[in-house]
Amino acid sequence: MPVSQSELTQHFEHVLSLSKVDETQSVAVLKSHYSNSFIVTAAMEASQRLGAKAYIVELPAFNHRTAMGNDLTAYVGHTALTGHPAAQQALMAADLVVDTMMLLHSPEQEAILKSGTRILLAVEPPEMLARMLPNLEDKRRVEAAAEVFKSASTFRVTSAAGTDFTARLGQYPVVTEYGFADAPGRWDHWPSGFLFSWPDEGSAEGTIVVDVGDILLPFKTYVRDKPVTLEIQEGFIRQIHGGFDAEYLREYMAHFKDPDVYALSHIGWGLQPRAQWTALGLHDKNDAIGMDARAFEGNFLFSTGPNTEVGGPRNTPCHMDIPLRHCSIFLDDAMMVQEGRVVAPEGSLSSS
Ligand SMILES: O=c1ccc(O)c[nH]1
Ligand SMILES: [Fe+2]
Repeated sequence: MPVSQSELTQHFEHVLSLSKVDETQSVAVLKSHYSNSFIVTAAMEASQRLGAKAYIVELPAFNHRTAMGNDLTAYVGHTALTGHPAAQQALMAADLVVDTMMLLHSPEQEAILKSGTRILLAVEPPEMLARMLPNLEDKRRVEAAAEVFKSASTFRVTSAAGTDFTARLGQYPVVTEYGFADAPGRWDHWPSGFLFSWPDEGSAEGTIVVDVGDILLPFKTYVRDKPVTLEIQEGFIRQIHGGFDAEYLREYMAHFKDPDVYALSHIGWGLQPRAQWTALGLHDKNDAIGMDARAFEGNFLFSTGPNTEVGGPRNTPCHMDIPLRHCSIFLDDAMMVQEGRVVAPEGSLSSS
């Protein structure tokens, strides 16, 4: 459903206020020609309503000849900011950057965050921003789960479809996403509501079965043909087999001619009750990057490729996000999700 400029601006005022924007702050809205103009206007208006000094940094779009499709998460790491220190300085000068063009998984984003600048990514259509408007309850629940995640040393996932995956934890931090950037150096994404970490290098092992109904991003397809089975050893996908969807995934990843594309990237689970598994099927591919799929409560979200977000060595541009339903997730021996239903910790359960 369409969302009016006035409603969107009010939502931005709510989220920027949660992001600690006030008269002491400066806000840079990062945009390009493909940014949603309603979002750019709402971010600028809301910042000024909150008394902040607002400005726009516009960058020419960045294209790479290997990149296919328009999804902003499909080709990551190299952005319009790569090799552009002047623009990076202009963004680091702000207290908060509202990113409407996607810097995620780029070394430049990490450099901006290290300077203490906060970044809030907002690229989804206004309908999704409105439906998954964040609140302090989201933050409390995600942080309750992160407390347990941070102290765990093993991550295990099983499913009736045949998934049996383990990874050691501890080398990389736990990343929380609850929809607003409220602390110095914090990156967040509106909409979101999930958490993840990365497997210790070389520790991811086992089988992941992407079953019928599970989602392949950025393809924005639900697996419908036969399940896709991934065999994982020492941190990398070694085999991809199944039916058409498996062949498509093999072909797509091979296109990048980069062995790092087969590395496991972030692993975690969804905690957003206002995100829906079905939502992706109601949008055209170019409408959105599909945050409902990444955030729906009780999913097991794993991904492939880069680990630059946590200072890791892999900056490969091919990034798959693959959320699964009906999985059970264990931290050490404690079950967090039981066949797609969040069961622990108590503080992370939603009332819906
Ligand atoms: O919010 C996001 C979006 C994409 C991604 O890969 C991680 N988190
Ligand atoms: Fe991802």
